[in-house]
Amino acid sequence: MLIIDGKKVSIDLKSELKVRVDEHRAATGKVPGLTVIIVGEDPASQVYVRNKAKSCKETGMHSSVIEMEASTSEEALLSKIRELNDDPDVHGILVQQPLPKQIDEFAVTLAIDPAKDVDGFHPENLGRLVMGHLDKCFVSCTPYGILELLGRYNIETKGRHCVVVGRSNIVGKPMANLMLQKLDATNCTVTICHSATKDIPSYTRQADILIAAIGKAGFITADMVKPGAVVIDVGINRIDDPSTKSGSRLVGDVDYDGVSALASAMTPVPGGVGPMTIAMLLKNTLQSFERANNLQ
Ligand SMILES: Nc1nc(=O)c2c([nH]1)NC[C@@H]1CN(c3ccc(C(=O)N[C@@H](CCC(=O)O)C(=O)O)cc3)C=[N+]21
Repeated sequence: MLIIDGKKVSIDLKSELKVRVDEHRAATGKVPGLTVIIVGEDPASQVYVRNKAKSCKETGMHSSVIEMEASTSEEALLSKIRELNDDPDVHGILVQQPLPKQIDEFAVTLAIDPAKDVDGFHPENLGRLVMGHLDKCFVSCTPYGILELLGRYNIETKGRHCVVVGRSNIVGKPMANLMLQKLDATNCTVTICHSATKDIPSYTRQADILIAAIGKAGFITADMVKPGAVVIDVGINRIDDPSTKSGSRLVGDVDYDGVSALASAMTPVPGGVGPMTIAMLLKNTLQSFERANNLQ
């Protein structure tokens, strides 16, 4: 079984991005800038935000983190976003989700200038993706990272059956629509399963490429997978494990031990899709900078 090494590919990709950032700095004196807003003190979110800032520095991009209190009003957050929309040194704006319940996540998504929406969550970006205008949009980072992995590992996709389990706006829906497009590393027949699907295993067993984005540890078991399938695990679930130092460990939505015995290729957790999500965020930020400065 081939382990699809997202950690390694993310390191390669970041060094490729760094070359371009260095060229832009030399030519223009400017570098791409990403601003992340985090509202409240969710410890898991703080880890991701720190990882994003670290990766920005590695590639020579500018990064800043704005921390706002858990009690922040929606209007205060929207006004901060408008300020960043107008700041020419900010090329990417990311508002870490989930947000406290007094804030409407969709209102926040709509407030971000689509040209700076490096998460690819704005309906203008998602709509362009659905319509196949990928050169003019930002593709949501997790699906984009999966596409990059399939491409770099030369996984055959054309005409094959891709089954996506999960229908979120940030992973399942953009992922399924991307796999439907007529591109390299896509061009699949696509099925989406979700919480109301009757008999999910009857679909997943037909998948040549199975993408698990459910949010439940070990949901996809060996009996749900066709021998030889390519299995992409989007899940990030922290489970208790008294045998580890921290008392917990990260697992995906796929039962790795069982499924790896029959899959032809698979992404691990950690070290699979997660690091690619961050690398693609940086790629989108560089893209935004290049568009803003007519460098494409
Ligand atoms: N506006 C917004 N955009 C996001 O892209 C976004 C978000 N909100 N909220 C939270 C989720 C989650 N997410 C992850 C990114 C990287 C890893 C990652 O690098 N994971 C490492 C392990 C990290 C660890 O050890 O905790 C891995 O899988 O190897 C995980 C999760 C981005 N998200």
